[in-house]
Amino acid sequence: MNFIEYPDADIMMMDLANVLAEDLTDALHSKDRVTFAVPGGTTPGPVFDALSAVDLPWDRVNVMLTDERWVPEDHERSNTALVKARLITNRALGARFLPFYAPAEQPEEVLADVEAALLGAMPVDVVVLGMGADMHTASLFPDSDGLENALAADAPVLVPVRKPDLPDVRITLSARVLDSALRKHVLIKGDDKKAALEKAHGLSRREAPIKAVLDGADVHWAKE
Ligand SMILES: O=C1O[C@H](COP(=O)(O)O)[C@@H](O)[C@H](O)[C@H]1O
Repeated sequence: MNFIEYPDADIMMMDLANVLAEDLTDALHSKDRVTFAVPGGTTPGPVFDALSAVDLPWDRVNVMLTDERWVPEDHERSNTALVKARLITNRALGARFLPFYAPAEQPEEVLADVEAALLGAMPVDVVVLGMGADMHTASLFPDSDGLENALAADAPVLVPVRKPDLPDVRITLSARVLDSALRKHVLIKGDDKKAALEKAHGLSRREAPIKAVLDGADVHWAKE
């Protein structure tokens, strides 16, 4: 893991957008289409804004989330809504979005079809991950139902995850898929997340799922 500290979050977001543009450009030199996986949540919006303004051959880029809440796109907690509003817009409008959510009460009802639509977009070339202060990344939550399956060496591409204190069922790329991305970036902000990352080093992947993706990752951090 390579820890990069920035003077402030604005600089971090701009710098990371530039790095991602370079990573995507590099990947596009050797492949017709590349796959870019991005987090939802409250942190990555400014990176999406900056990256969507970059002139890239976006029509050759697949965009998918690292994880999604099992809610339709017009729901306030939809990660898809964030990505469509802030990343797949402006110059990036031509990127192809690969959804994890499909209309069904529970993910298991449609999982096989959703996963089949992703297989041609594997492996992930470039991934950005977030992390919560509880050391979860994507929707790999400590003590969640589904975590064991999501951490397995032979895990499927997508795994449903449930936890009593989460308002929605989650669907997440498995640790195997996230960790095997060619370029990995973790984007975090604040002292609480820095402390959580330090704590994670002494814990197991079950206790601190972020550990499952840290090998070879660049961790981008700003205090505020
Ligand atoms: O639930 C989620 O949380 C993480 C971290 O989100 P943040 O709001 O603390 O930045 C995020 O990376 C993940 O995609 C999201 O679904």
